[in-house]
Amino acid sequence: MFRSVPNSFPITDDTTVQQIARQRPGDDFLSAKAIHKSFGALVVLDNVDFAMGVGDAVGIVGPNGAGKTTLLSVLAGAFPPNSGTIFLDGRNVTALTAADRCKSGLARTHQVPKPFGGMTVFENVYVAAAHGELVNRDESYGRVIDSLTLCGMLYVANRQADTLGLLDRKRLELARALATKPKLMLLDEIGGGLTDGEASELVETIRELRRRGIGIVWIEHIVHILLQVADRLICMDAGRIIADGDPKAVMRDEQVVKAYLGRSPA
Ligand SMILES: Nc1ncnc2c1ncn2[C@@H]1O[C@H](COP(=O)(O)OP(=O)(O)OP(=O)(O)O)[C@@H](O)[C@H]1O
Repeated sequence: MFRSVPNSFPITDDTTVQQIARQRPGDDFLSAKAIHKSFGALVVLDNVDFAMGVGDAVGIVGPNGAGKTTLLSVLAGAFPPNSGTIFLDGRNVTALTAADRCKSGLARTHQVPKPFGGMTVFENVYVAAAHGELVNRDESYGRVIDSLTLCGMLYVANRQADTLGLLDRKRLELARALATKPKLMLLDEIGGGLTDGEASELVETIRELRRRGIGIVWIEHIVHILLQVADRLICMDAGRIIADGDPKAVMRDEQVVKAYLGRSPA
């Protein structure tokens, strides 16, 4: 059983964003403790702690190279951390593969969509449905239809994936992740490369995911789009979380303005 986690926290002048994050109550659906990740001599994640409740919507921002995608990859199980522990739904999953974590309700989309190009949209989503939580064929089929409908892709279900434009490729990423019946989706720059109008369409889909109770962790450079969904914002810089809390407060945070926006606060 999970306790719900409040969506926002009051900010007072003398309370820092970091302090608010430490006060966050509730049981965690996903938590990572003391995560360290290096590529050779390059330290990319430096003692990162992260936790969220089921149904939360967490945005992640930060300058290029801050370690955002690496954090998502470590959470998803794409590769292991050098040290640290990851818990999913109360279970230590640090040594589990991405496929096993997916079966426990954790799905991930990639910055650059990677569909099976020679397969149709339907087939791509079916493969995902069949590889998520164990299901029979009829249920997988139903999930594919539901995912394609929600992501506005039913009309291109029989198109070969490598003929799709960027927006449809992004939608297909979402549909494939959704078909695994996730409790939590990790989205990596799903709005990247899209026009504002196209990104807004995706926002509507992501909002529907939230209405279904699916938790969201979303890395995005298009901040105003992200803020339409996120009720908590994290800013990373140089492998560390430098601010975590109410989105508006995080965007005003002195360290964030300096690191992410490249100037001192007004
Ligand atoms: N597989 C890898 N091997 C070596 N270095 C890597 C690898 N993956 C990432 N890096 C390096 O780790 C650092 C952090 O990369 P990461 O992609 O996590 O940053 P990011 O915050 O997501 O950046 P962006 O916003 O540009 O996507 C960068 O310096 C990157 O070059």
